[in-house]
Amino acid sequence: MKALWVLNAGSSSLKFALYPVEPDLADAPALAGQIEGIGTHPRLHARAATGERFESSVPHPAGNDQDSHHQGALDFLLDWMKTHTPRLDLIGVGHRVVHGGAAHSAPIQLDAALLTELAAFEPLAPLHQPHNLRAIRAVGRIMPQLPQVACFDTAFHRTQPALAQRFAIPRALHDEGVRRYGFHGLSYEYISRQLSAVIGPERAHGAVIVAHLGNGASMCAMRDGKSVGSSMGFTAIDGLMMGTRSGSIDPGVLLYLMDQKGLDSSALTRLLYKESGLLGVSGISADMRDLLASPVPEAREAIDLFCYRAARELGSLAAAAGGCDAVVFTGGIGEHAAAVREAIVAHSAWLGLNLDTAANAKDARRIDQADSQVAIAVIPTNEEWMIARHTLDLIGG
Ligand SMILES: Nc1ncnc2c1ncn2[C@@H]1O[C@H](COP(=O)(O)OP(=O)(O)O)[C@@H](O)[C@H]1O
Ligand SMILES: CC(=O)OP(=O)(O)O
Ligand SMILES: [Mg+2]
Repeated sequence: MKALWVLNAGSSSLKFALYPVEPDLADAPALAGQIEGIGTHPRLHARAATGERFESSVPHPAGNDQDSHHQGALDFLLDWMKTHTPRLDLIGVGHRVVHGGAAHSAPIQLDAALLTELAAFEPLAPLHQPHNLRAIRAVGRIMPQLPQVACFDTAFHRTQPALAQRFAIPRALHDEGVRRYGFHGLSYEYISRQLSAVIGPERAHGAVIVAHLGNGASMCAMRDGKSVGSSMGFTAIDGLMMGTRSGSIDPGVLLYLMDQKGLDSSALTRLLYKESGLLGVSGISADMRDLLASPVPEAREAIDLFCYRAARELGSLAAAAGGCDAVVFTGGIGEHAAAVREAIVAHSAWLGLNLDTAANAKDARRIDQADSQVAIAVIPTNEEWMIARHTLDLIGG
């Protein structure tokens, strides 16, 4: 079987999918899964198109640092793939690479020079970029002849107007790259391609706000299916409250923590990326499912703040899009947490959103009332398929 392999390396997970390409790219993968819990209790789960399920613990690496944990998971996965897909004719590997900087507005085939260029963005996406590049190098070592393609989270946002990409800081900093990039672009691109079918072509060409609410969460304002604004900026901390990330925060808080509390950059990084968000406010968990099931008031407050912040951002992005013809929910929370969607829509009633609560409770595709001025939809995202599509388009069948 001719196939493409997709790797999406995150902060604590390594997702993978195998897409048959005979004759063209299949809609569904032949095999897909992930190693979760990297750094704590790594386990591999996978599911084949035949229905067969796989589960395996991943041995702990020799070293105890983040790098060793991620390298260990990757080595295990590459070995596992070799034994579970022996008769495979791999024609290429597509990777999610979170940061492509200002220059890359499209996917690109990898080579040594590009890897060096992309390594310069590691400090801008410390939870993602180093792991993305490690996966590329590891595949390159084992299968040096195999074409590899980088698909950037930032690329979809390069259509944004110049103002949407600028901070109000001295020009020289903008010129050296301190600007708004935006992320989750592969997810938004996938959603953009589904819009017509779900909300109709007229609205799909209008002003659409897409909320990607997962462990990392952001929103994108689209006009004619293209990004015109995003809640995430220079890094993937900005904007919405997330599982463990703060989202937007008064920069004065950071100055206060540095000057008065003596926090240095690594302490601030830990605070803002790993100890804030749903976890920090609830004191219980970063996982929305745990919080929805908890009777503790702090869990309730964390969910309320998540929804309030999302609604504030939605209003801001409606201004960027010049209106709001449709709102689309996606990502683990956006696709499955009806109570969260309901609260965000309730805060946004002033924009003309009117929820069909019965459809919402069922995670239906369309969840707006017939008389709602604004269409409201739930569309499952598929970053892996989008990566496979780009990879095949670049390397050819
Ligand atoms: N049935 C569900 N109800 C509520 N939240 C859910 C449900 N399923 C998943 N989630 C939430 O989705 C989030 C993970 O989203 P996901 O998009 O899978 O994350 P990642 O960014 O790691 O890809 C978690 O907060 C999880 O609790
Ligand atoms: C960019 C980002 O936040 O990605 P994720 O949701 O995978 O953490
Ligand atoms: Mg994600």
